[in-house]
Amino acid sequence: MSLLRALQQAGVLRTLDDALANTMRRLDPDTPDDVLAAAALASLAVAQGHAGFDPASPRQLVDADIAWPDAEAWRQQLAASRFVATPASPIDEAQTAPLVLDNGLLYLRRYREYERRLAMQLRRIASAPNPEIGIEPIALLFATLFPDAHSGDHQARAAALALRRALLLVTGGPGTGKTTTIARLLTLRVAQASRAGTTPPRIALAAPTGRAAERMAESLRRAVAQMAEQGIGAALLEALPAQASTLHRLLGTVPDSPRFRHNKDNPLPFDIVVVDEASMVDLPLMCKLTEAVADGAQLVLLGDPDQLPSVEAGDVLAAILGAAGAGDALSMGDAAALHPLLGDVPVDAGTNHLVGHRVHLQHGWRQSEALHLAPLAEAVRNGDALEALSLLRGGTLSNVHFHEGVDDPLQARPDLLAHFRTLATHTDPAQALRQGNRLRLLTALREGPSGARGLNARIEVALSGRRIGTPPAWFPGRLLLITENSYRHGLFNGDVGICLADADGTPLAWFSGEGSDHVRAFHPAALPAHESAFAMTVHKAQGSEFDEVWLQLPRADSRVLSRELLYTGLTRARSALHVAGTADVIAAALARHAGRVSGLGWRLGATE
Ligand SMILES: Nc1ncnc2c1ncn2[C@@H]1O[C@H](COP(=O)(O)OP(=O)(O)OP(=O)(O)O)[C@@H](O)[C@H]1O
Repeated sequence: MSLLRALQQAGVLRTLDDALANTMRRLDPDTPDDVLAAAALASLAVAQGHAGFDPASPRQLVDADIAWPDAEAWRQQLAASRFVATPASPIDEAQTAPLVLDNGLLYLRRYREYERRLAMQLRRIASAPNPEIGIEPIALLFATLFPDAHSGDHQARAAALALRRALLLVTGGPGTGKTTTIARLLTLRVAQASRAGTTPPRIALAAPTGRAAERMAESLRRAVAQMAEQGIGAALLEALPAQASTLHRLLGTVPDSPRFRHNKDNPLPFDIVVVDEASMVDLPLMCKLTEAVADGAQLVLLGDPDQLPSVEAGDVLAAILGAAGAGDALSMGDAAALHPLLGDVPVDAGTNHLVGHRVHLQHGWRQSEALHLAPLAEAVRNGDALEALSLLRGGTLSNVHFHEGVDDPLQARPDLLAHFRTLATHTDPAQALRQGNRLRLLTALREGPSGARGLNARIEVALSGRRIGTPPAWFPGRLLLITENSYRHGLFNGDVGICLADADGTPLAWFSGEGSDHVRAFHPAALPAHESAFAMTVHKAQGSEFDEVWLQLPRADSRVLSRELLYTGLTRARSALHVAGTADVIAAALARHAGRVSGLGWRLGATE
């Protein structure tokens, strides 16, 4: 049987993947079957979050029992096809062909171009000449903000590096002080301008989702308040932004178009662009963002490299970090120039374009708080199932609870429903939204008995009194999750709202706006695609945090489970975490990585 036929019979291809293969066959009936199958797989790869398809590891995409061609022979067949471009170098534009074979990966042309353009933009931003900085005038302020700078404080290193590097990557787990560092780093940049008598830098803060942007702004406000207590001058602090926006809003969406108002020809009017939760940014968006960063402007990416990669094609942050190295050393030039601020620091003489652009923060500052998550997060990140299970079973981590073998949270914890029920009693939508975000049921899967969809359906029935199977509609206290981007509404995939009547009894759906107490009301019938948000998948919860999280794992192992998924799920909890599942499923998840196929790291590392 032909490979394409086998894939069709196994039911793994989507209509779109099939359509691409069929179009190619119609255009040239002599196209070898293996080329058609590879085209369908390149299309499927994007849907599964990969930038391209690797003929050497088709099992990454397809579980079915299929006799796969030899990878090298397959690649040769692809290279010989008129539908496949084979650019001579990683930064050459591909000739017009629907597919591109580059570095052994087969790409849909558009995604290879996104990768190429992104690599070029990152290099452009990173290679901006080092500004002639006056370190002396800000040395005192630096020492006040970072008293431990000379003892290897990585936060200090990141802030100092921001005085030299136009592209800066600040990474670390939750609570390692990424936002605190940014607040201080921006204060230094403002002080620098002020001491030099120039206008303060124009600063933009952004994140991939509305919720992540709100959290970023909240953390920044907190950090600014701390600096005020430390006696940092109000004039400096007032120059820092108090709000953050979504990346879509920052770039300026154009109705019914994937393009943005700000792009290469109309760059963002900012000198510093800081992007939080960078692990969630997918390849097309990161490409468009970097293209819109003006020449000479600074781009600071913050993120936790151990989190799940973006749902859409990507793993962009991981690839960039791969090219940037471990992040505990500076380049020789930076180490020398910043010596007055930092003292002796490790030096990396690496020649890769991005080495010396990253600082990895390691020290967790939230550990003294109620939830003792760090040892568990560490075990999960390392894929150490024995240690993770022993910590979970030991019950010694404060506010971490293990419900071994439990697969129905609603039965195991009736107070979950009681909490959701109280949401309907609120009259103030801002308060109701805050209360709604206190507790969340997170699931690994969307479908199945322990999936978000089934749990939501049962909660809807319990709360609204409707029969199961009837489509959910408006009822007070219903938490809503937007599932598509609607530029017209200013509502984006992942935004969470709540149904409540206004003072006149009109049924409305409320979402937060810019600013902590600002809410926006929508007519429920006019909302973009949405579903209930009492339970949501870990993927959808990326960028959000909740006081209490119930992380529900499925009864049986699934390809979707990975250590990144568990890590992302459990690090959404602020004060209490419940993990429910079996030891077998946890062990299987921790044995799996959620890595994605990408050529970006290679492209960034390649010399012309
Ligand atoms: N150097 C420091 N000294 C004392 N406390 C600190 C320091 N850095 C951060 N913190 C505190 O640790 C907490 C977490 O900091 P912050 O919000 O900056 O971390 P984050 O990495 O941005 O977290 P998240 O991943 O949740 O966004 C805050 O309460 C902050 O005040």
